[in-house]
This record gives sequence, C-alpha cells and structure tokens, in this order.
Amino acid sequence: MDLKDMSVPLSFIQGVMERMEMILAAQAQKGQPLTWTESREGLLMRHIFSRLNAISKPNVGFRTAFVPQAYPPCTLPFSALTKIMLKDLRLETHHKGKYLILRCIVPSYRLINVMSIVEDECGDVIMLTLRHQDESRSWDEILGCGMILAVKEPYLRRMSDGTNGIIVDHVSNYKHISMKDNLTPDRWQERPPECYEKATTCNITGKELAKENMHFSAISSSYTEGLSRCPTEEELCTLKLNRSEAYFMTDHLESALLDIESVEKMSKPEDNLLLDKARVLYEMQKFREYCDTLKPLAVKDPKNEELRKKLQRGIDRLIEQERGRYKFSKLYDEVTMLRPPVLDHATYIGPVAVKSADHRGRGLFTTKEVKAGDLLLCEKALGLAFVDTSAPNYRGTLLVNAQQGTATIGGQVDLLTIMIQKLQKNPSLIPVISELHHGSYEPVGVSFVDDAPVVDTFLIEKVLSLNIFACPLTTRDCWFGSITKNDVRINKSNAKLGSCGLWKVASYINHSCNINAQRSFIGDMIIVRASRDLAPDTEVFTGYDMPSADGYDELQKKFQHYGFECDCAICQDYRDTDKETHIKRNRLIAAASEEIERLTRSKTAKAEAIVERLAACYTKPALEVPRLGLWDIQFQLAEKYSIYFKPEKIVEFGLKSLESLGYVIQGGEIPCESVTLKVIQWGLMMPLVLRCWALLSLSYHLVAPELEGQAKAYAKITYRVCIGEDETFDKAYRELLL
Ligand SMILES: C[S@@+](CC[C@H](N)C(=O)[O-])C[C@H]1O[C@@H](n2cnc3c(N)ncnc32)[C@H](O)[C@@H]1O
Repeated sequence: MDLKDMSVPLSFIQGVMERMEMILAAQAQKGQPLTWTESREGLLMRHIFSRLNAISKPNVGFRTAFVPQAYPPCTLPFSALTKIMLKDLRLETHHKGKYLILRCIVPSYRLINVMSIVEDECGDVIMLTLRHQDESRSWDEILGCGMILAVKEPYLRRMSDGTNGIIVDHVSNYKHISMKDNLTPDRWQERPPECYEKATTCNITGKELAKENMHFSAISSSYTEGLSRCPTEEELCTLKLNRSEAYFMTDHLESALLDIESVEKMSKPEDNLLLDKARVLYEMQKFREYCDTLKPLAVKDPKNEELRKKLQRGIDRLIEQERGRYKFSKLYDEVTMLRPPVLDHATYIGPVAVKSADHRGRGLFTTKEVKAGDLLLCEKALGLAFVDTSAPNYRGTLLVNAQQGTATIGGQVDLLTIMIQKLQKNPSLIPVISELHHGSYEPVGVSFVDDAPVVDTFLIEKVLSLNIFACPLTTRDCWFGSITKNDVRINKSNAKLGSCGLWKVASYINHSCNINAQRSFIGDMIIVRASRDLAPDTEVFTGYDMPSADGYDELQKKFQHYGFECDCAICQDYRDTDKETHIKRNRLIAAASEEIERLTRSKTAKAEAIVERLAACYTKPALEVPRLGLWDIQFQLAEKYSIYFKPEKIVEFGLKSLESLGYVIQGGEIPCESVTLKVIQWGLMMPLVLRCWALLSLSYHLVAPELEGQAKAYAKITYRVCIGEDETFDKAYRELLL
C-alpha cells in the first residue's frame, strides 16, 4: 500500500508505444500457423548480436518486458499431454494439453528474461524466453547450449520486436531433462547407457561444479543423477549431504532439510550433520528447532565458544519471536550494512488474529486489550524488492501491460520474480501466498504435478498487486526528516519507484482513513503498533493511503484498484456533508492559511477569527469524525506562534488541533489548574502529532513546568507508534525541537 498502483501511462515512455501496438496487432493473427520469415542462420546471427549487446551494455536504460493476458499454469503431468513440434504451433495461442521438447543451440542472454534459440527434433528453430528466472543463477545454468527442455502447454507469441517466439510465463511449465530421460528423443540420446558415470563420479563432478558456484547444475546433473545410479549407503549419504549443501546455497531450504533429515535417520548423526541441520533451520526461521538441535551439542562441548554464540543467536531470535522484544538499535545497525536490507531477526505476531471482517473479507483483530503504542506485530517480509535508485548500477524495470495500456515500474516487478523463485524453491509457502487476498482471480487448486510445485505467475502477480506495501529503508529516516521539515507528502510520493515487500500477517489488515494502528519499517521488518487504546476483538486498521481534507475523490480513486470504497467515519461524513459546507470549509481553510502566513507578533486576531469560523463549519463531534481540515490549520497556527515565542498560544492551539483529531485531553490548559496532563482518549494518528507534542512540551517548560515531562512522555508514545520503536526517541526529540 502507499504504492499499490504503480502504473504509469505509457505515452511518455519512448519506443514502448510502437512495440505495444505491434503486440496488439498480432492478436488479429491468433490461430494462424507458425511460418518462418527468417532463416536459421539469420535468427542465430540476430541472437548473437543481441547477446553481445546485453553483455556490453548491461546497465543502460530501462529493461522492458511485456506481460500477456493471464492464463493458468499447466496442472497435468507429461503423461497426460501430447507431444507436438514447432511446426504445429499456432500464433497467439496457448497450446493446452500439449508439450514441446526443445534443445538450446546457442548460449543464452538475459535482459529481464532469459532468452535463447532452441530447436526441435525436426531441426526447426525459434526464440525461447523464460520469464522470472533466478537472478543469482548464471545464464548458462538456466539455458545453456545443448540443454534439453520439456515445455508444457507452450504459448506462441508475437514478440515486441516483431518476430515470433515461445514465452514461458510460469516457471513450473518447463523442466530441464537429461539425455536419458524418457521424454528425450532417441536421436538426442547421444551417449549409450553403459557410459554413464558411477555414483561416486557424479559426486566428484558435483563438487567441482559447486566450486565454480554452479550449484543448480551440481544438484540436477550430478548429485541427483548420482542418487539414481545405485549408490552404496555411504555414497548415498555423501551425495545427499552434498546436495543439501547445494540446495542451501541456492535457497532451496525445504529440500536441503529433507536431504539432511533422510541421512540423519540412517545412522547416529554426526555433529557436523547437526550443525548443518541447525543452519538450515535458522534460515527457515524455525528457531525453536534450531535451539533444540544445538543444545545437546553445546552441553557436550561447553567450552566451545563458537557453538555458544550460535545457540545464543537462536535464543535471541526466540525472545523476539515469542515475546516481541527487539533491540531496535541492532536492526538499524544491520540496515546500514545489508543490501538488500534483509535483517537477521525473527517475526513476532502479538495479540492479533485473522478473522472474518464482514464486507471487507478477512481482517486482523486484537485478541486482548492493548494500549496506544503497544506492539501488535513485527514481521519479516516473505519477500522484499529493494530498489536503490542512487546505486551506480541501478537499472529500472518496466513491465508493460499491452491490453491495459499501462506499465508497472520499480520494485513491484522485481518482487514478482523474487516471490516466484521463493515459492518454486520452498513450495510449502504456496498455500500461504494463495490464501492471501487475490480478488476475483481463480487459482488452479493443484499444488504439485510431476513431483514439482505448480507456481502460478498470474496468481502471485494479483496477490502482490493487492497486498504489498511500499517500504522505505527505515521509517525513521524517511518520515522523521519530513516531520521536522513539515513536508511529509513530498517524501511519500517518492515511494512510487521504490522498494516494496509482502508480509504474510500484515496483509490481512484492512484500510480505514480513521486508523487505529500505524505501520512502520526497519529494513524488511514491518512494525505495526496500536495508535489508540483498543478493546479486545477490535478490528485493526491502517491507512493504505493518507487522507487529506480535500482529497476525498482522489483517495477513493486509489481504492478502485483494491475493489472497495472506504466507508470509514471520515469518508461517510465527507459524503454526508453538503456541497455548500465543503465550499465554505475550503474557502476558510485557504483564507486561514493566507492569514497565518501573514500573521505578526501583534496582529493575530484575524487569523484566529477565521479559524473560529472554520471550526463552526464542523458539526459532528471530533471524537466521532476527526476534522482534518481544521486540525491542519490549528496546528499551523500553533507552529506560527512558536516563531513568535508565545507559549500560551502554542498550548491553546496545539491542544485544539489534537482535539480536532479526536483526542480527549484532560488538564493541559493554561493557566494550569492541574498538575496532570492526561490523554483520556487517543485520536487520529498523524506524523505531525509528534511535533505537536514536542511543541506542547517545550511550551509547558516555560509556562507550566510540571506538565513538560508528561507532554514529552506522550511525544514518546507517538514516536513509538509512528517510527516503530522509541529507543532512538531522545536523540530524535532533540532534533525535533530545533
Ligand atoms: C491487503 S487485503 C486486506 C485483507 C483482505 N480483506 C482479505 O480478506 O484478505 C486488501 C483487500 O481487502 C479489502 N479491503 C481492505 N480495506 C477495506 C475497506 N475499508 N472496505 C472494504 N474492503 C476493504 C479489499 O478487497 C482489498 O482489496
């Protein structure tokens, strides 16, 4: 949210319009047989030039890709599909129930997607494009020369350069096959079976490949191959442990654990095996099992300092996970060092649970009473796309939807590939993602076929578009500078090109303009805190976008993408208020702003009178409906009085502005009748509320010193709500007061 719709009009992106028109025009040729307008040599030559270009200019301009209309991944096994040849293909057609066997005949290259030229058994050739491939995997490991692939339900498309090609949108719609695979045509099975290497030889080859960082090849063409060649028990253990290491290196954590556990069951596990197991468990964030695995080793070897540190690391994570206790300064330290800022911390899900939320679908609800500032959750992202536009090798990605005439830029595009890869490697996450809100998209409902996970690109795309959050590197740095400079909205709009992430539990939080919780970020951790005192079983709401006094229609437009219209008290009141009152309010807001700008030390009456008239335009109690236009103006006045050093006036308008946001505050007026300042009820949280409390505290220092500390304590709670933590409050507070 904040960014959800990162669509940009296409008209200003040079060259894209023509390519898009070409793609749309090709729709008219749907169903026509594939014809070759270019010789094999011509196609190869063009590919080689494009490859050279991709190698020599890897970081120039935007990378552009065109997305097709959604279609489901194949859910049938190869045994239920019919083999076809390239000449059987039809243009712009999804060949359901069919598969192709293709061999890569040139080295591949990558722009956004990995591309190469492939041939079929008849020797016909075509461009093959694999979307959403692992960025960390070398081109040659994905589409190396000589590799054989089986492509399920191929889609033949007109490419944006006017040629025809096969694009594989779903990573589960293809697989590499070995030369001895039953699917491999006889004529491509060059080596007779007796020449096949023994299990030990496969193991040696695997280790050599792993040394060259070719872990994917080591897994599939060596270790897995070796396991199929009647290994002895010892060879089997070695192959599995080596494969587990390669799985670990490539983030296939579930497979890495399975291999280790299968060896563990065979004999009394050695310490090294348990250490490897613990390492995988840690990465899987299974911290209880991690500690349980390491504890016996630490007991056996109490002087082993390294082991003690490892165990302590797990205990620290458990304290975070189970008690929600974080050393936030450590999180900030890591953020400065790690790129992407994926932090070494655990998820805490506090007193909240997912429940039905009427017309809003599901929502997140409190499970017990919480106070303003309390931690509801601190969650690690399932996936984070970190975009650093200032990095020297920054290269934007543009995903063009020709049908809708829009393009998506930035993190959201990268996140799609990150999530697809994550699910393919760790399939137990597939149901977690499929359960997230996906609007009217119909998932295929099949999780595995041919022993491989079914990963639906278009489902994930939909889930991301409805659930991701834009995230600054840290909210403290992003917002805090803004709060002191009083230009909050400028920074927020910059999020458009930026980083974003997907969080499992936070995704269930529905929107309200009248929020009762606030989210913030440190690296890939989202922190959600209550911004009001909440009774048990209260639905938690954050704002997908910030409401403003006059932005009602624009705000509702932003929600169209999510398929709802906000019916919170603020929006309802906006709709119920007659046009004349809106016009009057806007006129008075403009007049008050102007007058406050002109205000001098001695000439204050006119501005105050306008603010008074503005206040009279609101009839519903601020407790029920926060008065956004009025709060802004009253706060501006308090700020102006701070320039003229009028503490009584700052207090008067500071308190009034908070009341306009629905705060009920007892005992803060000047002259002071009580030594206690108490927030009886918290109102709408806005970032500038923090500055308001700081101004109040500063003013009390001069006119009611006994209230200074109490106002500062409320500033601290506000800081905790908005920034996510209060460890850095004291330093920030000093800056706030400057
Ligand atoms: C991030 S999801 C929130 C969780 C979602 N309600 C669910 O059932 O999984 C966003 C979707 O929730 C729904 N939603 C969020 N806030 C809403 C609101 N104030 N009114 C109606 N629907 C809302 C919309 O369908 C929106 O696309």
